[in-house]
Amino acid sequence: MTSTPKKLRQAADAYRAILDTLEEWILVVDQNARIFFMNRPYARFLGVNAEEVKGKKVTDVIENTRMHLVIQKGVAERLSIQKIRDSNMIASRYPIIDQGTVIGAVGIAIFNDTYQWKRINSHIKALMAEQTPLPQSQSPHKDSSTSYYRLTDVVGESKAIKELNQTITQVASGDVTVLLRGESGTGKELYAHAIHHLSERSDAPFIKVNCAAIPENLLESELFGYLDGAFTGARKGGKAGKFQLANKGTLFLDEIGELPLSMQAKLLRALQEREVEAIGSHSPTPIDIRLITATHRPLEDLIRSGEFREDLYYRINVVNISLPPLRERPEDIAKLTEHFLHALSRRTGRRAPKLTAQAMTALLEYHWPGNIRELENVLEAAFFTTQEHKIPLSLLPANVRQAASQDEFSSSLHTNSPILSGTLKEQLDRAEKQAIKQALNNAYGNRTLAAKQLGISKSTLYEKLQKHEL
Ligand SMILES: Nc1ncnc2c1ncn2[C@@H]1O[C@H](COP(=O)(O)OP(=O)(O)OP(=O)(O)O)[C@@H](O)[C@H]1O
Repeated sequence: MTSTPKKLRQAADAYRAILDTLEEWILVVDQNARIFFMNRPYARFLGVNAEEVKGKKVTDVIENTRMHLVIQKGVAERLSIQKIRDSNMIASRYPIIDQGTVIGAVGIAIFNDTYQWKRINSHIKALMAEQTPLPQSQSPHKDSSTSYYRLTDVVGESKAIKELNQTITQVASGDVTVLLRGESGTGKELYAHAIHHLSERSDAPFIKVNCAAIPENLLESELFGYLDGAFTGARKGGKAGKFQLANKGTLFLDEIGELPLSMQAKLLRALQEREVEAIGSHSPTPIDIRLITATHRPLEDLIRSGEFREDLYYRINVVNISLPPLRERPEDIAKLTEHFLHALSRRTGRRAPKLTAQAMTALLEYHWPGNIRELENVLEAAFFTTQEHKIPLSLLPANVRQAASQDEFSSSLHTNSPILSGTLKEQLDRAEKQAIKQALNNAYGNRTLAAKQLGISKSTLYEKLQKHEL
């Protein structure tokens, strides 16, 4: 025996090992449509032995196969759906042609089921958004029927945000109903947009309704619309409701906890029946929407106090995602600050300022009850009140400064405090700085008042603010 068969066997083994490593299912048949090769992942899924099926007719082993047809016709079929063991796989099949003759066919299942296809679709969209961010002029374009935020607009590198982004990408496809929970300003709306953008519905409308902002007597017509002449004062020609506007797309009900009980019953009916009835109409219209809701109030408490229906709660609480408050991820504050200051710079054409070390410390120590929106507002106010390229502590609101000074003060009570150490001049300097900060806090940032309280002139106060970088 020469060594060739051994070499061939080794080569065949190597190829088999490679093909068995792939997650995609691979099948090769000969010109008689008998199985020549099946990789192990495919065999595992079918519950057969890859070696034992060799030589069997493909039609006897695989339901709904089209491999024999590809051999007959000699034409490739790309990305077609094949139902197999209750899964819809997406497969491509190619004839193997040798010198003009079909000698077999190779099939590859690109996606093993439609769910996998949808998940990969969301994943690819997220990757593409990273590669091709919206031009600044377009981001965000606040049109009422499109989603203007993407996952790439989320700033933050904390573990909590990374995990959250992963969850969002996973749930985006597949139409699952999502309930976003989190304190005010934590980004619930931003994430609702991101889910829509990553879903298969991204080309259809994204419609937002703030349940807290619409008076109770208008809610029904806002949500379900009305027909011409449905009531006195109704607009001629009628009006489409948000449900109808969101058809084929996503309906985002913000502040769902604020929905009055009477509307909760109607909403539940619409969700259960998958149809809505405009006011004045007697024939319901079918609707096809993906529902995302958000709340900053614990719905469980509202159920206990009789303000929220338990059956509606179960209907909307399919996947529940909690957004972490900003104080639990202070490591994101610096990045968010930089992001907002750059956004302001782009908006105004002015160079983005930086914060002094004290101002940054105050941002890090503050508790942010209004979360990211509050941070955004604080920075915007500071940005527009100075032309300097450094934002000092004194330009931050009193409550934010207070957090920093309280912290500094409490730490000064400890024995190894820097305030009570060093030369007399250094200690006096620090005490002076502390007194000025306190006076500014008491005067809510008003420098004239603070100077008066300290018994010094305004110009002396300015000198000292500069000296202490406040
Ligand atoms: N991770 C983030 N990165 C960048 N910007 C963010 C982030 N999270 C929120 N924002 C911004 O903060 C502001 C508030 O976010 P959003 O409106 O989504 O919060 P919310 O939880 O829906 O608030 P509310 O409950 O008050 O409606 C928006 O301007 C949004 O763009």
